[in-house]
Amino acid sequence: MKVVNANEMREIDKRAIEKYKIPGIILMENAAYALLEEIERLNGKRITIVCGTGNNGGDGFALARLLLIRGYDVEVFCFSDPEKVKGDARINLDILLNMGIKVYNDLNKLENSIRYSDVVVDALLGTGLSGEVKEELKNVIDAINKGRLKLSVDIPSGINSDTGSIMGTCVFADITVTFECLKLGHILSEGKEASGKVIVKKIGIPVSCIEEQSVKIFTSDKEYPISLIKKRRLDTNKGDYGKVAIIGGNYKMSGAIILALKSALRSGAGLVCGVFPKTILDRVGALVPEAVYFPCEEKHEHIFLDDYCLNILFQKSNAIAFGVGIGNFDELLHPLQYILEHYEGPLVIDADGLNVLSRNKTILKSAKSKVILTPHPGEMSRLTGYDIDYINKNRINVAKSFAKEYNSIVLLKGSSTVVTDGEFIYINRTGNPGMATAGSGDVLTGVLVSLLGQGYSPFEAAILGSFIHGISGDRAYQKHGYGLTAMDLVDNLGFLFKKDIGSIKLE
Ligand SMILES: NC(=O)C1=CN([C@@H]2O[C@H](COP(=O)(O)OP(=O)(O)OC[C@H]3O[C@@H](n4cnc5c(N)ncnc54)[C@H](O)[C@@H]3O)[C@@H](O)[C@H]2O)[C@@H](O)CC1
Ligand SMILES: [K+]
Repeated sequence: MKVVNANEMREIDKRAIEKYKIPGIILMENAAYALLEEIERLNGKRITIVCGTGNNGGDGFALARLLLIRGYDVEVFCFSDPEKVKGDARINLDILLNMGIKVYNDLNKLENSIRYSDVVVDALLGTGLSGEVKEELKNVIDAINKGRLKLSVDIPSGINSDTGSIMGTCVFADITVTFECLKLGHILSEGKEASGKVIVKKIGIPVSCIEEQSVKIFTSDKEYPISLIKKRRLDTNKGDYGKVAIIGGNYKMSGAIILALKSALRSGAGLVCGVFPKTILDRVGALVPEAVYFPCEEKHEHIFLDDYCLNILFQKSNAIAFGVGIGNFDELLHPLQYILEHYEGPLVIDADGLNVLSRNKTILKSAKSKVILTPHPGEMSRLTGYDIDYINKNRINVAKSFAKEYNSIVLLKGSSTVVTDGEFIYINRTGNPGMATAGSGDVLTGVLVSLLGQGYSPFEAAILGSFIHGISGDRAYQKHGYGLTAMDLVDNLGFLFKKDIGSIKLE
């Protein structure tokens, strides 16, 4: 599903209006019907509607009329001078006034109305918000937030449609009904929480208007990226599903490689090889008997990898992951550089692998094949030199420009993981805060290298991997809540890898 910013949505609306000659008032009427349909599902009779002076408010005025005609008990509020309401919104306001409906602008009355209403409709500010919410609307937003059930029109008032940031204050909606396309603000940053359940409705814009907009950002829907999952033939053997190697582990962090190995197996890899220091062989062997091992010497608390043993590994593996629990040592830069310069298969660099890479990121430029990098904001900060706050506020651009400059796939972790190949951007929406737990990233690495081994392209693997990782987290959450652990994620990874994949229903 495509995700647009406010400007792209304006362009799409404009195309429908100017090129296809669809009057804006028809789009507004359709938007009101789309809202009506959702309100009718909620089984409430008393509805408070708070309108602004732009087209978002216009949607609210039109909705008020449709509800009144159907016998709902509706009270309408607008806290700005009605003279400021122009265009299509003005037409809808005038119709209401002509019907003898009062539009109130009294805050006490609003608070009282909300106290007794079943649903509060927030039609105050939409994609036209600019800058911080003005002081005079802050109390109005506070009042809306006291509502029993809050439905935001298009986007919660106060959320920046392009970044998801709260612009001073915002409505925290239970439901947001948006039109034609998801906006970035629904899925990024604070906007994800403020939007509640987001419902995307058609309002009569021809599909070609959206197609003509070259949108480069997309997210999951009911079919995607599940549709990427390959079906298995009945007549197959383990050789068909990849031979993957995971390089990592030291005696202080044996858990990381254990989790990654188990995850690679649970996400379908045919053969999984653990490459780690000999000192942890007994531990890994006891806990992951299904893997094969390539135990190496240990020097100064980390794995010792010479070019000779790496060459052997290259011949045995069709995908490699480097970094889980390996430790951050200068001496590991050489093996990482050697892998980048000589290994022709796809590669995942994660965790301490990224910290090692930060010592000289230019080695990425000599990579023989595509590399997936999976930084969290702290690791991204070490890689780019930007501070974490800047990265969090500019997740898409930071990830995209790094991926472009280093010809790699960047999977920037966080709520709403961003995956990019330097041109297109996938924003992941699965997962939950319970996944902020030790070992969660090691599980993702195992999934990614497993998918690479099974022949998914690096960009597909990163998209599907982040999606599956989140789904496993959501399933683990249902059982363990925020007490979920990384091993619970591993246990839930197999869910989507099924024969009847098409019949799996996700919310
Ligand atoms: N043809 C279209 O363009 C359609 C637009 N639709 C609706 O129109 C909305 C966009 O309409 P507009 O572009 O008129 O913009 P909005 O209605 O989102 O906001 C503009 C209004 O907000 C005020 N405002 C802006 N920043 C503010 C701030 N920081 N503090 C307080 N007030 C502020 C402006 O003075 C103006 O009155 C969409 O979100 C959607 O709900 C729908 O009716 C469908 C069709
Ligand atoms: K709104």
